[in-house]
Amino acid sequence: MNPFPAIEVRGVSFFYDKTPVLSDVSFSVSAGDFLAIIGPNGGGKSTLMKLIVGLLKPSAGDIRLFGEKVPTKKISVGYVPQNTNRNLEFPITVAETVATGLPQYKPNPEKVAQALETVKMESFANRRLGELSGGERQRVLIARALAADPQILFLDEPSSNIDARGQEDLYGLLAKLNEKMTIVIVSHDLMVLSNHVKSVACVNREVHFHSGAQITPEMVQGMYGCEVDLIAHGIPHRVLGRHTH
Ligand SMILES: Nc1ncnc2c1ncn2[C@@H]1O[C@H](COP(=O)(O)OP(=O)(O)OP(=O)(O)O)[C@@H](O)[C@H]1O
Repeated sequence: MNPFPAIEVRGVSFFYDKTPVLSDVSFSVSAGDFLAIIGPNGGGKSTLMKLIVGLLKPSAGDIRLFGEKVPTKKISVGYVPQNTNRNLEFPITVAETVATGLPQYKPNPEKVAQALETVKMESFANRRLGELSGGERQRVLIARALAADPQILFLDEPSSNIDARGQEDLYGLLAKLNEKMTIVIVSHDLMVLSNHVKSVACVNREVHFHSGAQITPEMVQGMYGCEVDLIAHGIPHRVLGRHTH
């Protein structure tokens, strides 16, 4: 077993041009964790995720995945980006979409079929991606990320455009995947998240990491500057805080 944390972020700062987005961020995530990155619009959540997967380079500091400095080819990472509604006119099938996630694009129809089966989309293999609903497309994009056998799966706002039932299905799928891999998810969906995740990182220029966390009113207040009514759905319902204004 790898003795290193799945993710280690040390003293990371990031600027877009001269605009500071993240300042001196440090935290680590254990293997097998299910981390939610939450925070207000523009707080730096997507930027943090792009830094961790190696799509952006920190202005300062150091990021490691299982002890390997990012970007690294030694650790297999799955990334499901935000905004998956682009290029829907492009005539690509579901199976072809998933195949683009295979390592070095080496053809592997069994792996594609297996990934589609995992997300329960095998019967859609020959359909065009553009014909699918938002929730179905989201599953295909998760299958695409799974085709690389990732050790860590990153998802940026996977439940936007998905109805309540679809969200429950999605989180059920992620819980199952979490038995085998570390999961990191960016979401605004505090209520759904609080039933599923194991730790929470609140991002608003700085990052506050809470291990084994429930999403508490204090965390939300510290992050958004106002208290909100948080109700964690599921059984039993948990009322986590009250609005004061
Ligand atoms: N490519 C870019 N060039 C310049 N500034 C950017 C770029 N991408 C994001 N930003 C800025 O960086 C800040 C953080 O953006 P980021 O997308 O990380 O926030 P976020 O927390 O994911 O927001 P949201 O919840 O709205 O998706 C924002 O102020 C945004 O305008």
